[in-house]
Amino acid sequence: MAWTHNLGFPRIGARRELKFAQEAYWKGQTSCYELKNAGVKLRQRHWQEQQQLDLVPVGDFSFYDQMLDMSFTLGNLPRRVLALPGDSLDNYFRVARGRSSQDAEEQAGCCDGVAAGEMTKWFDTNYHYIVPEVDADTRFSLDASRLLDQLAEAHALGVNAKPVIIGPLTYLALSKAQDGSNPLDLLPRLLPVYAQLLSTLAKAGAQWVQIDEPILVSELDADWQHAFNTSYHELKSCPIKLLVATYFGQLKENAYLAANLPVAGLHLDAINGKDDVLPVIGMLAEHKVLSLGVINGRNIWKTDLIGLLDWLEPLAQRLGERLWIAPSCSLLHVPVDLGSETKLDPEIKTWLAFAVQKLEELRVLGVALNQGREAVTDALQANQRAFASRRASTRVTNPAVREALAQIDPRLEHRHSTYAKRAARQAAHLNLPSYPTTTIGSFPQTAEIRQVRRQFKAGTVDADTYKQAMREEIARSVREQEALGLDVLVHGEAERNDMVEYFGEQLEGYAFSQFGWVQSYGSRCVKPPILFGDISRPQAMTVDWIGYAQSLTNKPMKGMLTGPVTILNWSFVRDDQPRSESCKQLALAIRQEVLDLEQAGVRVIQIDEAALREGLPLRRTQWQDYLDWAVACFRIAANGVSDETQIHTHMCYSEFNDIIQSIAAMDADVITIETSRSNMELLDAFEHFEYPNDIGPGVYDIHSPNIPDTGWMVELMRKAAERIPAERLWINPDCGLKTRQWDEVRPALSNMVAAAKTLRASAS
Ligand SMILES: CN1c2c(nc(N)[nH]c2=O)NC[C@@H]1CNc1ccc(C(=O)N[C@@H](CCC(=O)N[C@@H](CCC(=O)N[C@@H](CCC(=O)O)C(=O)O)C(=O)O)C(=O)O)cc1
Ligand SMILES: N[C@@H](CCS)C(=O)O
Ligand SMILES: [Zn+2]
Repeated sequence: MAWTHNLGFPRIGARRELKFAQEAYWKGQTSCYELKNAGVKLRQRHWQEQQQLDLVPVGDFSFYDQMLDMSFTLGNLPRRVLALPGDSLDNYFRVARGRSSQDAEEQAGCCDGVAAGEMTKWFDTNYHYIVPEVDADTRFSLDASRLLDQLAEAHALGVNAKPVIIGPLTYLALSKAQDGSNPLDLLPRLLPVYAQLLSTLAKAGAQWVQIDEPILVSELDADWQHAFNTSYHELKSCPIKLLVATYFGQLKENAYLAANLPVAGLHLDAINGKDDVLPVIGMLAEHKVLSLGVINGRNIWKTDLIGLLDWLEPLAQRLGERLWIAPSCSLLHVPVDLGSETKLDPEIKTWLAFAVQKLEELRVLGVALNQGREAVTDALQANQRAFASRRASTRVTNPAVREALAQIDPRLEHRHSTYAKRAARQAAHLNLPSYPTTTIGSFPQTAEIRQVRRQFKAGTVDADTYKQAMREEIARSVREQEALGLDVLVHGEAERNDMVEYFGEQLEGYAFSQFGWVQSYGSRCVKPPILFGDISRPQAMTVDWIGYAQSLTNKPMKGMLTGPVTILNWSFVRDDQPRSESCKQLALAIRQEVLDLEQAGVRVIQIDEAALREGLPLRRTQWQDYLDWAVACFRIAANGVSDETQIHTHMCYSEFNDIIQSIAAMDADVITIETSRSNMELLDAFEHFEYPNDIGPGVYDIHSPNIPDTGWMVELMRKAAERIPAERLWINPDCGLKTRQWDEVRPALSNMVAAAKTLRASAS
């Protein structure tokens, strides 16, 4: 009997119930009790959705983030919150977002200014976790209450619970030492707490624990490999069965290590690491379970169940009861339920599976393996019909796009002149002061903006009314920026629901969902559009809005686009052609938009590539291939313009050391990046590489509600000027301002403009 199980279920809720519960609590509209109760209800519902499985994950639910949960379970709280008052949930949210629910109280002086924990991307996904903070003095102590409570809830409901935790090596590898020490040195202090946790879970009735160690799919040096061995040898005396779960990639050279850990089972990503499967079976001791992640947890396509069974059945024969099947990774990265969608194109809908549907696929597979295909004939036939329909569909291929792709010529990637010549022409044209000021694109997405868009989508507001409302917002943004004295203005992106979905909605070859929400961080979600076919741009996507914004001011207005690599990386993409091919198609579409903006008189165009770095493969050996095509796609999109047109790009991260050559190869005239939190130290890469073009190092951390001080920003820019010639520096925030309020944005930008004036005055 092959068992079916799941690694994690999306916690946000099919209608984003968790988001609304979190935000109501943070606004002080509901109590801690109500928030906790919302959690109980969601968990109950999600366990019910998974009841057909042999083992159901428990502990995958989180009020903010699973890494932060683990930090609390291990008693690893930043010192700055230890003495603060309130419920432990308040401290939890203080670490997550710098504030608890008691905003009013805190603003009145209680806990003002608690720095939020740093957030960063979870492997190569668009999910952000809170980075555990450690130093040489860190001590751990067990708080198993969250897991025990949830386990008790699950048992009360008759759920076959499998607690899920992050493993000790992944926890330490993703931690950041505040004092430059090596987090791995903390292992001897950490392991006893893990041992205690495992024993506690065993006492509470758990038989299996899923212990996630996704760093096993990355290159590990000898210390970490050794640490894996010693750690799991130390934990093997715990009275519970451990399933070590790896996902997101291939084990490759770590396969032997993973297969030989002294644990009861190993989970492999059989989608991204299919080549590991046979070697691992060969290495795995006879008593160990092998869990194969055969349903793709990172995309929304139906699985080819017959093809999969053809591959799985011989393995099931060989492994017998030792074979388990599961999604490749937690389903956190896919939307909840396709059943909620009423507006998706009916043909395309038959090709898709969200979390609930993926678990149904798993059930069907389990029955087919355990009872024979004939026990699920209808389901298998329906699956085959859907597959055949997708393969045969004429909507997937567009001959004109194929032809355009075949015509791509390396010349498309090159500007007419060198950067130095372009810069001189642009300077003459744009007439900007030194230390020019600008913002990254978005201004606050207010409740009014979202409400009118909702009414427009629901049909209760007509297109003209909607357009007028958006124009009023754009006019307001322009007025605010003129009053602030910014130099290069933006239209504010009011009309965009999201920087990727907005473009997906306007491109042929894309479908989009109504409720396909995926958690990005905390309560924030995105609805990745679905790239199903060849991409083309039926008409201009931004020109009207930007043209209108430019008509309201004599200052330069930046055209604002999302770049091809970011659109690709933040979409659900096709699995029937290489990502690089889809990216080239996107690049051609964005190139047309760039040229249309230029034609309309827009002289500064920003092409955001916020997701370029996160698209890097998890293994360094594969980086160059990705960077080569990703940079080429950006260049195709950007480089058709004349010398006078200034191309900006933006990336809201700043660890560029290892990819600086590729960043330079993009050849954008100006790059704006995140640097404020690193005290400009992250500009070192640009300094050492002698990066030749203009840079706008962010001076204002947009994640914080705190208003940055003018003197502080002047200091940051002085530090920047020690590294980069002042004549190539711009002043801007770290990222867009859509999540902030106007009351925060106005004083912050006013201080930023004052900082620019101070710097100009001291330079002259
Ligand atoms: C830069 N970031 C982005 C990433 N990925 C993207 N695809 N886009 C990004 O911008 N990854 C890295 C970071 C992640 N950062 C963020 C920041 C903010 C959000 C966010 O605010 N998300 C919103 C949802 C945005 C959206 O799609 N809005 C829609 C729908 C709005 C809505 O919820 N409407 C309500 C009604 C509201 C009302 O009546 O008042 C409804 O439909 O019920 C829109 O504007 O139309 C969020 O709320 O989570 C995400 C990632
Ligand atoms: N132009 C976008 C970039 C975010 S990374 C914005 O300002 O929101
Ligand atoms: Zn950004």
